[in-house]
Amino acid sequence: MLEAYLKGRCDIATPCSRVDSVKETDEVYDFIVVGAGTAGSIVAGRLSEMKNYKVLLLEAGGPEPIGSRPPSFYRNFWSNKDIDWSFRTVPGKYCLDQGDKGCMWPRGKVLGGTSVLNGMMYHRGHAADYVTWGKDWSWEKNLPYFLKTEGNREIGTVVKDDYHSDSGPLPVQRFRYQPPFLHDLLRAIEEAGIPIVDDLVDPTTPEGFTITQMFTENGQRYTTARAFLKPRRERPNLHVKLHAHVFKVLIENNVARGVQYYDEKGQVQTVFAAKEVILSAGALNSPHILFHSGIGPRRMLEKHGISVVADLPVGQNLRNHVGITLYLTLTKTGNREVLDWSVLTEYLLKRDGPMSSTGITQLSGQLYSSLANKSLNQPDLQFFFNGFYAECSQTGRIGEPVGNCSVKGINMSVNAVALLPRSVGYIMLNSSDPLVPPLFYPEYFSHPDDMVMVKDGANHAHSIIKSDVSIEFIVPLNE
Ligand SMILES: Cc1cc2nc3c(=O)[nH]c(=O)nc-3n(C[C@H](O)[C@H](O)[C@H](O)COP(=O)(O)OP(=O)(O)OC[C@H]3O[C@@H](n4cnc5c(N)ncnc54)[C@H](O)[C@@H]3O)c2cc1C
Repeated sequence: MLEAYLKGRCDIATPCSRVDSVKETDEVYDFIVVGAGTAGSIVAGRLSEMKNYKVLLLEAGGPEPIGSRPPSFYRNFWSNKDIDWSFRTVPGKYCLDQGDKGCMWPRGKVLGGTSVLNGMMYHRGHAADYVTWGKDWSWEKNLPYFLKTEGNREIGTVVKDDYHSDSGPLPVQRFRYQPPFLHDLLRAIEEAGIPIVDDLVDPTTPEGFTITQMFTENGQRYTTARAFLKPRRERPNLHVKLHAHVFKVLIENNVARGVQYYDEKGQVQTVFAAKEVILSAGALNSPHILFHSGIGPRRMLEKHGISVVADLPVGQNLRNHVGITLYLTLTKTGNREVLDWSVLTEYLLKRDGPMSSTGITQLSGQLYSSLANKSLNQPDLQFFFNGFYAECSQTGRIGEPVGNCSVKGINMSVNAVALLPRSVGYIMLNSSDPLVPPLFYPEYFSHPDDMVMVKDGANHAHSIIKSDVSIEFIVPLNE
């Protein structure tokens, strides 16, 4: 029903500026970009600026759903197989709150990719994160490109212009609406002795908590597809093909010559690249395509009957931000708005109110664990909060978690996450059928340092929820 209301708003539904899918692809393009996600939308959009290049962008998913525009619905599409690849890891000792199904790893299968269902926070890596990437990928070399993408609306008010730009196509700013409880949380953080800062992107203030700037404009999510493809959708040299599941890069004499994909009818199509094939199918799917192209560990490929083109350790350096979640119940807060007609009306008329934000998730922080090297200015812990979402929950109450609903008050949670995990997992082929997802082995906590970092993170989170300010609102931890 909500979607029907949203469809009637031109700036949300954008009926005249949708990115159309071509019916059939041509035989040859200069560049073929695989995956129209966060990265692929930018790469294809930028390449098409050169009029003499013919660019094809292939995406396994369909168009961006209108319902993904209100920021408060950001979790609503997780596990929806039309939009999310709905990956799960191989079950292990961790993610026990998710039963024996393994850990949930949402990944966008849609134009815009994971920028359609992520938390929208505008983050960059810290300068020190790039040191191990080699000199061509240093933070200084990346900075001009960060600036080229960013359209910051709050330079001079929230952030300084030293590391920000206002001229890029991707709008960046804080949400218009913050639940009043978010300011109570900020007071609790301050009382715990943790700095409150304006800008965690500024490498000179790496530590602290802030109300994060977001990819948002006019109360809506702004995906990279919207920023980089929509304005270029009428260029004759850019073709976008949706529902195109790429399964193989064609390689001849060690050169990528083209790709093969299944179209919407399940037919195999072949398309060639005169210059380059660019794989931007995400950290989990790009290795899978390489496996089926004959690039990966020899033994695994041969086991599945795939001819080996290059014996390489693809999929062998799988790292993920592992963390812990503390669940809490708020008993006293006056913030008990529900997703009701007045909240919807406020959004439809003004693009403001609880639907225009992600509740307390817009608050985030970075701190050092006992293992961090402070002289590098490289915090290794990040903190997120969950709650106060005006979303379609069971009861409509803001802040209701996906799981059981509390009868005592409003549920919220705090996550402490290790940003520089040492545990290394791997991705393995599960079948010779490219439509069968691979197996993900995250190997969480196989390195003992990760447990130290996560425990330090839990202690920081505890210091916030034990503050006098918090105790006013929060009853003790759920079992
Ligand atoms: C729940 C969640 C919350 C997050 N929150 C934030 C945040 O607040 N801020 C932030 O900066 N980052 C956040 N991230 C991380 C960020 O979203 C990702 O790092 C980023 O989107 C990855 O971009 P990508 O282009 O590599 O992959 P994706 O954006 O996932 O794009 C890959 C694209 O390739 C397509 N594709 C895959 N396989 C094929 C195939 N075989 N054929 C054709 N197409 C294919 C996919 O459908 C998808 O569209 C979050 C991530 C998650 C999962």
